[in-house]
Amino acid sequence: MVDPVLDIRDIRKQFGALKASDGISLDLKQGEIHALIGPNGAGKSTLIGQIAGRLKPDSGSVHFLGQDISTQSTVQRARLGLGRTFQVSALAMENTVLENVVLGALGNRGKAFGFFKPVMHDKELLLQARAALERVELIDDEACITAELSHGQRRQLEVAVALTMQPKAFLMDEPMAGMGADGSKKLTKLLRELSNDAPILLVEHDMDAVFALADRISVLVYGKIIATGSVDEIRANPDVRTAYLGDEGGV
Ligand SMILES: Nc1ncnc2c1ncn2[C@@H]1O[C@H](COP(=O)(O)OP(=O)(O)OP(=O)(O)O)[C@@H](O)[C@H]1O
Repeated sequence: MVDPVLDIRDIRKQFGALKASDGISLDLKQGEIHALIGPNGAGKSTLIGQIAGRLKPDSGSVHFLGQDISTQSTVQRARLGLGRTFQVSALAMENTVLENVVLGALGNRGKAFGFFKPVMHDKELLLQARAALERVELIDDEACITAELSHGQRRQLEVAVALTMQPKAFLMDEPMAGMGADGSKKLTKLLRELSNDAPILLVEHDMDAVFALADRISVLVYGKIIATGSVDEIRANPDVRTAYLGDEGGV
């Protein structure tokens, strides 16, 4: 087992004069949820984009399971087991829940759609898809059209799709966004369970979720990590309180 699973070293990315990533180093260890927090515009999405391969850093490297993946494409990274989730738009809204998971699993295998063997009759794919739906508690809704799911259920479905890729690490960009209190609670529980399968790098604005879930928190401000530590350490850190959490004693 390689630890850290993900190792980001001195990532730099500038947009014109703006240093969106100003020498960021962080890692993700087996079994943990590492939350990345910071004010709007701090550079969180830019960093996730560079880890996932959607954006090319100006310099620095990304190592995944001991391998330098800095020059690999998003698809190559996903195939190695870097699971990016909560791209709700990636779901096919007119398809059923089960079809979405089967298509996800199929995409991961890198197979073309079979003309003569309809994929929805592929026993192995169906087994894999149903196991994933079971995990996210959507198995009773497998025949539902995705467009009819609630926002929270779509998030669960995204997780199921990600699970079929057998990820070795998850990148999650604001999973709690748009969720009500009940949905957040359910998703929090699910993410905790998922972290046993693969560690999670979690970008999240919902501080209740972050404090409930994170084993470690890194705080990003103006493209730089100003602190990394446990929930208690981050809550007590005076720089973090001033720069981000607001020093009002209520954190
Ligand atoms: N393609 C781009 N071109 C120019 N500037 C960009 C580009 N992408 C991001 N930026 C700028 O880089 C900075 C970091 O943006 P980013 O979206 O990474 O922040 P963030 O921490 O994810 O913010 P939020 O919490 O609001 O999602 C911002 O000032 C943003 O305006």
